[in-house]
Amino acid sequence: MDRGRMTLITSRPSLEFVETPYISKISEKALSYSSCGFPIHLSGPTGVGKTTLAMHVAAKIGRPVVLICGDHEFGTSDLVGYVSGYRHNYTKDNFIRSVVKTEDVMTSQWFDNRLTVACERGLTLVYDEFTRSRPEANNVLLSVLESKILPVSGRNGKESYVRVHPDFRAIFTSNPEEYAGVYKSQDALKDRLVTLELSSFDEETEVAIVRGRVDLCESEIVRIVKLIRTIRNNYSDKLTPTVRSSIKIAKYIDFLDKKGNISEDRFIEICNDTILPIISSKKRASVSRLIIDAASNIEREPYGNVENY
Ligand SMILES: Nc1ncnc2c1ncn2[C@@H]1O[C@H](COP(=O)(O)OP(=O)(O)OP(=O)(O)O)[C@@H](O)[C@H]1O
Repeated sequence: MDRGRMTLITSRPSLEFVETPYISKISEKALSYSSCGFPIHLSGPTGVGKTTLAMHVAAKIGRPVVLICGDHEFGTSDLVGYVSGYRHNYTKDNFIRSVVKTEDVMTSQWFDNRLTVACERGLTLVYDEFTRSRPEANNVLLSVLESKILPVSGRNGKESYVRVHPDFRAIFTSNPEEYAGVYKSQDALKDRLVTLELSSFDEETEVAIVRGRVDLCESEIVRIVKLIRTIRNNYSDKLTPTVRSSIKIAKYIDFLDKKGNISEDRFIEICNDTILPIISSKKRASVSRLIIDAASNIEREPYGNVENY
């Protein structure tokens, strides 16, 4: 984001958002905790829908949203604000010729950053992947969440405080601590949050998410999702490949042929390109076999001009 400019998001529930019983249950719980005034924390591995759910809950809260994405370079000023320059005011008054009056004033220009704006105006803060910021940068959240006071040093050239607006809400997301580029969050911050742990979607939800993105026939979508889920459950310790892989494969097949009538070889090639790079080298042979099996089990309509692809 440009220093000195800020975009607030007027969030509306997305039409693409899929609500299956699994999603409704967790989204209602999150909304309920948030409505009660608790800061909520959606935690879980990559691709389990944390950010999407955070934005959905924020939209349901109905206030404008301030989005912050965690960054290891952040300091307190990236959340709270900073002195963005100085204004120099020089006045020379020579109205009476024999008297010259001058005034030279230098004032600092303060820029409120996103946390300050959200706290002061009672907006909803979505702090995505907050553990990608160093814990020191996030320390300021402790008093915001506990005492409802945000210390702002340097505003108007002095130490001051912002009283947190009663409508202020906060939604955090994070990946597990063992992920690359993620800091261990301070216990004091975690202790202030209501953490909801997200895991892989159930099959119904995953199929519904893919269905919402492509125009493929249902059996093709189910086949792709089942393949991805089998690999995830048996050949990965990080819950990958995620639903993103199902979406990518389905979208590309949709792009090539709306009916999914691509050749077995083509299907294998697309799956290999999408899945194998995220599988450890020890397990690639087994995953390749699964992909070949999935391709050969396809119940297809008679091929059209498959050779064209
Ligand atoms: N309820 C939903 N409805 C529709 N699409 C969804 C839903 N939940 C997740 N998705 C889709 O699934 C994919 C992964 O979701 P999302 O980016 O929210 O996951 P994440 O847990 O935040 O991942 P990461 O940790 O990698 O940022 C995205 O393509 C997203 O659009």
